[in-house]
Amino acid sequence: MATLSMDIATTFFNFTARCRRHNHRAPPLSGIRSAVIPLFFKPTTIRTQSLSSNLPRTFFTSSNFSKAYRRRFSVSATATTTPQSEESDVTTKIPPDNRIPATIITGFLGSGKTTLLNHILTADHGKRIAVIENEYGEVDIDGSLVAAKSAGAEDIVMLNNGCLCCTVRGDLVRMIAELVNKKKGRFDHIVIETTGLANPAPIISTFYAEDQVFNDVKLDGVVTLVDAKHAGFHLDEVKPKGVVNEAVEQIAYADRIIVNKTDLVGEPEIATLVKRIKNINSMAQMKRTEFGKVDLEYVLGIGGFDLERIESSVNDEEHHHDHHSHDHTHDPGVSSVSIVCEGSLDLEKANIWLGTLLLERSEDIYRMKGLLSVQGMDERFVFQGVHDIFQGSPDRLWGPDEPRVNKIVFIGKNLNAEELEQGFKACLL
Ligand SMILES: Nc1nc2c(ncn2[C@@H]2O[C@H](COP(=O)(O)OP(=O)(O)OP(=O)(O)O)[C@@H](O)[C@H]2O)c(=O)[nH]1
Repeated sequence: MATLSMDIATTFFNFTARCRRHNHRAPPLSGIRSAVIPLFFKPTTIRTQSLSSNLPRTFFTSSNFSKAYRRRFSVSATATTTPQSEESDVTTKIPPDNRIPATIITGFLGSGKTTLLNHILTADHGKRIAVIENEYGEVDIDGSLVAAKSAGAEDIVMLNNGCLCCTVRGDLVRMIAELVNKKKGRFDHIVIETTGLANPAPIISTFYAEDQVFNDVKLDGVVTLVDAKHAGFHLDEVKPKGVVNEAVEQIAYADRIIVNKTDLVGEPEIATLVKRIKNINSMAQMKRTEFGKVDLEYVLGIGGFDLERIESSVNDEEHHHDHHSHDHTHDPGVSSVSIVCEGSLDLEKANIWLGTLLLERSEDIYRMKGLLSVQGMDERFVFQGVHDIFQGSPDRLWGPDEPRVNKIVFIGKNLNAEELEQGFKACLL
């Protein structure tokens, strides 16, 4: 533990020392960015053959995608070599991210995924949608989707020889690549319906780990259907050690939650379920529905992994936070912890704290989002992460009279709210 912190600190100090040697006045914003981010990573993250060294796969801006993409393997090196001039123009206008958005629809068996998908496909939204449907063990396209196909889906492809999160992940990559290669320009959005038993994590990581996907497609959001009648039972299910509870996981990774089948239960049951869901994931927006009838904007165009939209999700969380206490402080299960705190962070301390946290706990930290005030940095620093995948970037300038309030939300397993808050507060100046 001590050695680890030292390593991180040493890397940081080396970087700043180099800045000085190269006659940089204050470290440029971009330098700060380079210094902050690589240190947050666990050096054993998702890697591909294109990585020649031990670098984690990192991302530095969301909207400046092409640029970020070009240099995403070089920035760790940047932190230990001369800062590059390319890095100095982060405040210039950045090109939009034109990759095709993809939405993952998940939810337990029978929760209403296909019903929602049909609703999406038959609604009048003008979007051309390609569908990837993963029906475990089924041979043909879900009967109910055939009508939807004639009604508007650009393409429906089936993955039916296994579960998307396990055996057919390679198939998903190939299928997305094929869609993009053969039909690019003929659809605007990809919707992926997972099996009811899928764990979203490996599917999410596919969007970052596989170049064939990452180059052309961006993850727009995870939509989770929850069966108002049966969810409680599945959430309660105690699994053998080491086996995840899919119902919990599906809620934990969601950007949008749809509590469906509300016609089958009374208000008290729904209220209890909603409370439980918020305790697991306080960041996601939630709606109650019958037969998956939601506005399409609620499920498409979410930007759940976009750094530009971090603010709205942390603010949503804060709103929830006002209404429930940290009674789950020592909850051994999956829960959300949020930290809202005014002040500016000492960059070095923040590096060590977050870097160490991710090195030690990235398996348990399912998702996190944050908006930080860093000492010496005129912009707000926004970040989001899924386990050891991390994206961060300065965004807009702090307003002259704007209170510098830091906001972080963690969703994960065995989170200790007090410990996290103390760790964070110790990084404040
Ligand atoms: N009463 C009621 N039934 C619903 C509602 N939404 C869906 N259903 C029905 O519930 C059943 C399961 O819905 P699906 O959409 O197939 O659920 P799914 O999540 O795709 O199911 P799997 O593919 O088996 O995981 C179907 O018979 C639907 O018509 C609802 O809000 N209320």
